[in-house]
Amino acid sequence: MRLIIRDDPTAVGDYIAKYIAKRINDFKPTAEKPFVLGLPTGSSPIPTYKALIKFVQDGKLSFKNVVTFNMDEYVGLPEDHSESYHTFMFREFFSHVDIDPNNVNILDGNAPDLISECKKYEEKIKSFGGIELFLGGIGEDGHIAFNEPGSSLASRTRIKTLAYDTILANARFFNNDIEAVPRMALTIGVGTVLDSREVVVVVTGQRKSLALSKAIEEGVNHLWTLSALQTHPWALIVVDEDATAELHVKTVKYFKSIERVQEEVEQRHAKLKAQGLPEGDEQIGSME
Ligand SMILES: N[C@@H]1[C@@H](O)[C@H](O)[C@@H](COP(=O)(O)O)O[C@@H]1O
Repeated sequence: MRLIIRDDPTAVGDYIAKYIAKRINDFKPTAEKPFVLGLPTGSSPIPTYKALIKFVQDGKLSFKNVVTFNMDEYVGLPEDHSESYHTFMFREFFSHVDIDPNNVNILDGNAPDLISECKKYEEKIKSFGGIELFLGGIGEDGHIAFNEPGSSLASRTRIKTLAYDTILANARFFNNDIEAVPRMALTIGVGTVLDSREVVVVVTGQRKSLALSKAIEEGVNHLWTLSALQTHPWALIVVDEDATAELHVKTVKYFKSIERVQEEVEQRHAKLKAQGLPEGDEQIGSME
């Protein structure tokens, strides 16, 4: 696992957007072989979405051959409600890029048969050959998607009852009216995230700092579901300085030093490429 630390949420968003844009462009997606991208909601990914939109507007990136799968959706909230994740995704991202709406997949929290909706979602992901890169966010209790504490680390897409902490945290989007926050959601599972070839997680703000330390400094634990990422072969967490508040100084120093060495390796790699010498592994330094 790699941890990248940037000064603030804007710098975190710029880093992740650049990273994702490079992955999509290097993949050279086509209609027959689209890039399959997993996406989150929440305030944390907004700077990333803004930076990705800018890339598209500047002609540096296209979502024409990108298929997306969102992480989760509330149960019972009308799709056109201002706080549904459908509305969020089109408002904050999809309406501003050149994605084909037919390539957008978001769980239907109003499906007549929620269990079959979840099953179909997993099958659809499989039909595209799995997810290439899953971008995720976390809750203050360390949940990834809506995989609340105690979720099975092998879980798949399913109905989940929300933790009281999450209901409280999300009340800010419902005029601080706790009663208005849905009690249930459909969410991809921890196992679904782990099946993706690459996982990138955004963690910003001091209120996420305990979850971050639990997820990366302690063992794999179902009470902090993000910690399952420790078992993933290609995981990257991008955080701001505020989110590091609960980390040990030596942890922060360690990951900063890794990033410096990584840059040196990449520069050497670029130099060899420019000289036409063998570069070795294409993914050099990207996988941990
Ligand atoms: N289900 C979503 C999560 O996928 C998201 O990561 C989290 C964080 O939201 P924010 O980024 O606003 O803190 O919110 C909800 O709980």
